[in-house]
Amino acid sequence: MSHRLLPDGVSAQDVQAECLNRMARRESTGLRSNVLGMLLVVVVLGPSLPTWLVGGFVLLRLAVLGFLQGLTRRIQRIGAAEAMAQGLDRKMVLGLSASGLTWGLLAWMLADIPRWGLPDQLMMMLLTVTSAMALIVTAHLGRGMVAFNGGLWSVALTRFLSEPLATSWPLLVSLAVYMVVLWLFGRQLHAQAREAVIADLRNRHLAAALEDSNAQLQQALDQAMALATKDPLTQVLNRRAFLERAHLEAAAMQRENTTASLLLLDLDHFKAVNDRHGHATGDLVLQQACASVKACLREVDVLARWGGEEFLLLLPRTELAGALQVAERIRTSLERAQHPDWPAGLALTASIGIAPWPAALPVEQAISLADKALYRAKGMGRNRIDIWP
Ligand SMILES: Nc1nc2c(ncn2[C@@H]2O[C@H](COP(=O)(O)OP(=O)(O)OP(=O)(O)O)[C@@H](O)[C@H]2O)c(=O)[nH]1
Repeated sequence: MSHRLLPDGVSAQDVQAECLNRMARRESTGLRSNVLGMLLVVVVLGPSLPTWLVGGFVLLRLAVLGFLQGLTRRIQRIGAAEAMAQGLDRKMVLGLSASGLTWGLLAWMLADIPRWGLPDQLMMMLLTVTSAMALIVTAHLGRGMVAFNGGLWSVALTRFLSEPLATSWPLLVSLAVYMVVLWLFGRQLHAQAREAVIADLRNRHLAAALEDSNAQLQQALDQAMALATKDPLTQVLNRRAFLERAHLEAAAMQRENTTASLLLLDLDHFKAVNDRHGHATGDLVLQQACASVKACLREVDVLARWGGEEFLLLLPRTELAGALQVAERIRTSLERAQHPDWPAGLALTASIGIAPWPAALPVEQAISLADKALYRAKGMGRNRIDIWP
């Protein structure tokens, strides 16, 4: 089984660790039934066997149980992979073999109660039931299965071999046959348990890979969306996104029966900035000028880069008087703008054209009116505001 090819993303160590993990989980849930079983032993065997024998057995069983419980808690606390690295799986096998041995001893004690008769048959019955149940509990740990059954049946073997062969041979033969059946059944159970673990690990791996590729896809989608809607230099909306937004705004304006204003802003003599200080500085100035403009706006206002050094602003629910105030705020803020990383002597001003935008007017026409106002502002000497008409 262990030589079978494992699916992608699942290593043999992962499988072993998960098997140990499940074995530990199963073992830890058996505590209550084990304690109940011991109580039963005390009640049933107490009156028939010497107290020291019953007491000794209970102590022995408690010691084995304590060992196994401590071990499973530790495995669950530090994780199965670390537990394997610390060799706790070998200790688990050891504990299981001790546990099998105690069950074997119990069977021997039961068989020796004189008034119950049928000594060996009773013993065999208890052993077969115990070993079959143990296979189910230890199905994930192949060596654990062998260890438990080894401990369990070694007691029976010792007993039968100590009797004359002439009387014990039928039991020895049936024991040998049962061992073979047990072996085959155990192998099958172990293979099934391991298959289930591999399938779970593969699913876990696939789910993680899927989550990963989903995250990558989402990231690519976000990037594509940003590329499609934002100007890469200033990170404000591009032309296309502005027009889309303006059409949405027009619908809202119609519903609410309000008017907006459009501002077209153009930095003055920007060519000179590039020529004097270089294109890289020009880019930096553009970014910072854009940030200064943005700082003068409300959340609901829309800012877009309309061309090289030209920006378009949409102020929803704003009449011309309000638009003029905003434009003046922007103009003075740019005029006063000084950034530590700008070269000395760099002065920045902007001209702004304003046009009213009633809902009934197509946005393209309102933009062209703002453009006309801007043209007039430029013509009148720049660093000023003009309102259309
Ligand atoms: N650094 C940089 N410069 C840009 C960018 N886009 C446009 N420009 C420059 O902006 C300048 C615009 O120059 P013009 O259209 O002549 O206008 P201007 O010099 O600003 O003069 P007026 O608008 O008439 O005041 C050109 O030199 C463009 O190269 C950009 O993304 N980065």
